Amino acid sequence: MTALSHPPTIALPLQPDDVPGERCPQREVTLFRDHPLLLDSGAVLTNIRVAYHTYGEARQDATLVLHALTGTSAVHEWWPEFLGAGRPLDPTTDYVICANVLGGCAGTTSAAELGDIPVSLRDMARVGRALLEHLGVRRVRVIGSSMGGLLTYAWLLECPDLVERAVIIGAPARHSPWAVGLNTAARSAIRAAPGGEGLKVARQIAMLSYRSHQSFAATQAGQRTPGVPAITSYLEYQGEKLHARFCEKTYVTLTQAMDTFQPTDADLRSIHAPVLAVGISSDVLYPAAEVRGHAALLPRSTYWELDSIHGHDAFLMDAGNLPDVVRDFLHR
Ligand SMILES: CC(=O)SCCNC(=O)CCNC(=O)[C@H](O)C(C)(C)COP(=O)(O)OP(=O)(O)OC[C@H]1O[C@@H](n2cnc3c(N)ncnc32)[C@H](O)[C@@H]1OP(=O)(O)O
Ligand SMILES: N[C@@H](CCO)C(=O)O
Repeated sequence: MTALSHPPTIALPLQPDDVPGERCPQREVTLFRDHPLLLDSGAVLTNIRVAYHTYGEARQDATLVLHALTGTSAVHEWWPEFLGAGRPLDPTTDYVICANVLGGCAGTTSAAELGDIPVSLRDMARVGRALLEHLGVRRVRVIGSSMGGLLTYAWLLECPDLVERAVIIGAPARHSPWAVGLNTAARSAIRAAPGGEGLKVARQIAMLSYRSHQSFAATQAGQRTPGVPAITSYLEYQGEKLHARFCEKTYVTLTQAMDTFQPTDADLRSIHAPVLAVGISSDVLYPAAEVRGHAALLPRSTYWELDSIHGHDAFLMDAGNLPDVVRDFLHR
């Protein structure tokens, strides 16, 4: 019989908890100081830093927002149609929380700090649970879009005792070969050209999956610079923009976390919280039929479809009636 050896605990360096003084401050707290976190990979971590935003007065019940791949906890910057008085995330009546994910590059312990330790979506949910405990929150309504939607499924499976109801926007329960393939090509670009150029190409590949044929026909026909197709300069610009605000190690870590999250149909049938799943009519990354099909496996799901020509990113740029539909479901 072989003896099980315990992996060494990796103590990340402690940093002071930080509460800056701006209007929507990003806060930081160090969790798992005394009790380490066992990751799905078998690695054991202490001193995990979590950077997060809150909106509204602290309460024991809250709404937890889970951000997309390159999003951040600053919901007020990327989802203004959803945050505000009378909107689905209403700080005048609700306590709204959003945390930057483990392995990201926006303040929470980053992929660069983790070295080669992989992170799973369930690990991210476990870190989120610890943050809720720190904030004194006992029940949450969860809303996530894109990667945040996959992460919402992870929360429903990992923390069923905490989740009262959930909204999943533009996300399946698990990645298809198509979605894994797109991420594989993006990671190959990063590995082939480390140091930034690969990340720019990864973003170009991803942008083609975030929009649609019709969207680009409407917005990127012709040329902006003589002799250069508009779509070419557009993709190059989007690559530069991501390079300026993101980190290639995080891109690899988070896309791997998404690709390896593969709950079974039986897992999905075990989810008992009410769920609103939202498909996007022109989404080529996560086709609406796939979003609908996975949601149909949940015992208590409702499906709604956002009609937009703008593809996957429509939840960020062409939300239509979605805020009303989400508000009615979250606060039913
Ligand atoms: C507001 C923030 O800070 S968001 C930061 C955090 N991000 C998130 O949380 C979510 C992820 N965000 C995203 O994926 C994106 O920001 C989206 C989907 C919300 C919107 O993307 P955007 O790049 O702002 O919009 P869009 O695709 O229309 O591109 C517009 C930009 O491309 C430029 N552009 C448009 N067409 C072309 C072209 N043919 N050639 C060159 N540049 C072009 C525009 O001038 C504009 O430039 P700007 O960003 O400097 O103003
Ligand atoms: N465009 C969004 C959604 C991607 O899933 C992002 O960059 O995070």
